[in-house]
Amino acid sequence: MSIRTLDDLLAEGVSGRRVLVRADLNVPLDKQTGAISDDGRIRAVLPTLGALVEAGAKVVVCSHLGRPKGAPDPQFSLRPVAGRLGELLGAPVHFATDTVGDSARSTVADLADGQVALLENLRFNAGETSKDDAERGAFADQLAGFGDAYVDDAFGAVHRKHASVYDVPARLPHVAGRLVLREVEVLSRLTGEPERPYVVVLGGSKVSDKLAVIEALLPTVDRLLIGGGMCFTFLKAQGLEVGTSLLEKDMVDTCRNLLERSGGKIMLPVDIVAADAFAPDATHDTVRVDGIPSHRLGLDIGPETVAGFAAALSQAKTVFWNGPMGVFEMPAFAAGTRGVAEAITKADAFTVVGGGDSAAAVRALGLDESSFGHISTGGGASLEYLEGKTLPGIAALES
Ligand SMILES: Nc1ncnc2c1ncn2[C@@H]1O[C@H](COP(=O)(O)OP(=O)(O)O)[C@@H](O)[C@H]1O
Ligand SMILES: O=C(OP(=O)(O)O)[C@H](O)COP(=O)(O)O
Repeated sequence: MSIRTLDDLLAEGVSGRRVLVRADLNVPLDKQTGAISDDGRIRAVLPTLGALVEAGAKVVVCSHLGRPKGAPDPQFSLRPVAGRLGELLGAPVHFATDTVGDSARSTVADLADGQVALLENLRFNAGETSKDDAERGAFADQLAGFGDAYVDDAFGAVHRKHASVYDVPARLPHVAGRLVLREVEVLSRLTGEPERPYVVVLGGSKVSDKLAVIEALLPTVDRLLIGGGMCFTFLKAQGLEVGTSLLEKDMVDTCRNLLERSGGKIMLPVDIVAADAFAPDATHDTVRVDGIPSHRLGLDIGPETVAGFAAALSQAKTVFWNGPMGVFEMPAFAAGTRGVAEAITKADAFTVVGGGDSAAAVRALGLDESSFGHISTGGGASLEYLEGKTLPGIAALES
């Protein structure tokens, strides 16, 4: 990989230069209060931002948060993130209330050397995620106008062909930040010859994103343990009823096909915690997978499943885990994620956790982060990297 790095840029000297940094500050927010519930992704970019501040750059940070639909949406404002970033950096972060408008222009123009600005959510602009090259390009032109150089430190978004990730580096001298480099370095250990057995654990809620990944990973892995929201599409493919659980109907046939071709590598839950509502205080019971009541939804894997997954993990020499096993944010449905996470920490293996929510789960459950080999900030990004796909954000840095 011939990618220029932050150190190359620092060696050229950045004092007084405007450096546009794409970060992934897509942090989980508390559904009730809107407060940041885990600041891991903000902390993860501090090494890059700190180095630029110290070198006297005018640092312009941009990021997405959530999935707003190309227009401003207050619930996805990055303002709280600017506050937290300022606390962690120990200096105020100047917040622009738009991304490329008047506020952004004046905020960037007023920056002194060594100061940091954060632009409002990139996805408040349709150009950021547009499939139309010209529309994305026009937005990228505006963004690129805020920098003399570009640093990509948004590992969690390198799999997105979005303006800030893919098109801006074509317009500015570009380098990889410290986080992107470290992530690629660690994950490349899993794409070469991973020590076997190699066990991958998948869960979470971004079902269709991850089903595609399973296809690519099947030949490489020894076991694939599936829990979380995605297991119900597989259970349905086995002919079971899943009540009102998360279900990707269009993917049932794909799952059936995957199961048929998996050579027994795929392990699915045998029991499920089924609740009468998606709520912390919902009435719930553990049921067998062939007994999920029609009016209930599965919000966690059951204890027998945890025991089976733990047994498979105890044999592993390499483990990659993406996606919580249940709705761990609600204590009643956190046991599956906790059980699997603890089993991973006990395995005598090189262990990697990937994904914003999976990393947040590790911290929320009070698990010792140092008992994992690596905690990646990107879920989809790390999965696509493991698939061996060319990631748009990485390709853009190489060119
Ligand atoms: N059975 C389930 N039903 C609905 N949502 C679930 C279920 N299991 C897990 N989740 C949710 O999945 C979310 C994380 O999914 P995802 O974004 O795919 O993970 P990551 O960010 O680690 O890649 C969590 O907020 C969790 O509550
Ligand atoms: O949270 C993210 O991905 P992840 O949930 O796969 O870790 C990244 O910020 C990318 O967000 P996106 O999946 O809305 O493009």
